[in-house]
Amino acid sequence: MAEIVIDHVTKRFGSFTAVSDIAMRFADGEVACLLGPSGCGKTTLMRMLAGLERPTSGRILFGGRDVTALPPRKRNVGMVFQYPVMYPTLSVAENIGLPMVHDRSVSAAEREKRVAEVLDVLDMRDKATAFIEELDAGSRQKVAVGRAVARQSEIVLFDEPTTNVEVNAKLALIRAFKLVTQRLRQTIVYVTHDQTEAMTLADRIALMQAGRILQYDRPHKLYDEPSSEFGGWFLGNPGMNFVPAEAAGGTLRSPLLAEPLAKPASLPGDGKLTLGIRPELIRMTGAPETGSVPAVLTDQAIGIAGRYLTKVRLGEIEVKVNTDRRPPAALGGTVHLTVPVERLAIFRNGERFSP
Ligand SMILES: Nc1ncnc2c1ncn2[C@@H]1O[C@H](COP(=O)(O)OP(=O)(O)OP(=O)(O)O)[C@@H](O)[C@H]1O
Repeated sequence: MAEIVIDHVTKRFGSFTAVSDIAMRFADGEVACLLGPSGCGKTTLMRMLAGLERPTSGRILFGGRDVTALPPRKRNVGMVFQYPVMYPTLSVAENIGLPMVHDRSVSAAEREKRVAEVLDVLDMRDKATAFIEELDAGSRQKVAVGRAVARQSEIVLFDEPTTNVEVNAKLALIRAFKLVTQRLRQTIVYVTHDQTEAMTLADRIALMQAGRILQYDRPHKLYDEPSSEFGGWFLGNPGMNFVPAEAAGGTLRSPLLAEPLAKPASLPGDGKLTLGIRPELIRMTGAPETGSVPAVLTDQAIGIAGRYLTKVRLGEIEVKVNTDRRPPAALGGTVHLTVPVERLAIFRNGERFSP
């Protein structure tokens, strides 16, 4: 069992707080992705898990064992970073088996078995005897992934391992990674700033901003029900639309709504709110429909893979719309927008209200 517990961990560099009082658990056998924009503290948190950086305060526990003061080699974790160290004079199989060579608990036969298994899952059997320098960047990273998982440490840490890999090799690497982790059920923490990668790989995503974890959830939950405006904006391509709204006298009014909505009974107080809606949930028609509001088409639609991405104006407000057919009007023409009210997110001061 190797649950990871981060117990109120803070890391300061001088007066700057890079990681701010993070308290959370990564479940045993799950792939957790740390996702967030540059500078949010992902790498710093990861380096503390690896033992390369000591928390200013707080504790880190692996499977109930307090590892806060232990150096990396005593933590029994596998690691893959952006530029893994490979031994060019050793073969692929030797590189994968290397961390087990000095481990007395692993016999030579067992080591061979594990290396063969990993080569199999990575679909690299035919490369077993090749030297590292004969491989492209993507295959080298596959070897690094294989090396980190083959020793079967309970925890494996990955810090942006696909950064230097070109796009096709990256997909192959992600596929291989997913197969390996499903097979071996290790606890994985994976840092990325690439949301597609996180959505593809993670059992759960920890969304970070400014040294904090804003939300830790299943990928689809994070996408469908972001707990903050930041989450709605950061996830999605493009992100969520935000439209002002006003709560007064038991109703909610917004330029996005043809009729005022009944304010949810549990939403306290009146005043300014923000409504969030994903671009792909908005219906755009040429003629008015029940509940639709008129808007002006302000952008040429960009067609990508059968979807059309465009922008419209609702008075002063710009709204992104992502539909499966071309906009029903020319640039500058009028379209009509209908939103599924049950899918609207309500935010107050950046935080989502959940009934
Ligand atoms: N050794 C250090 N000394 C001072 N500041 C640091 C140090 N390491 C990191 N920081 C700062 O802490 C903040 C978080 O950095 P970190 O590398 O953890 O972010 P990140 O989310 O991994 O970003 P990126 O994706 O760009 O690597 C940044 O503002 C960075 O400048």
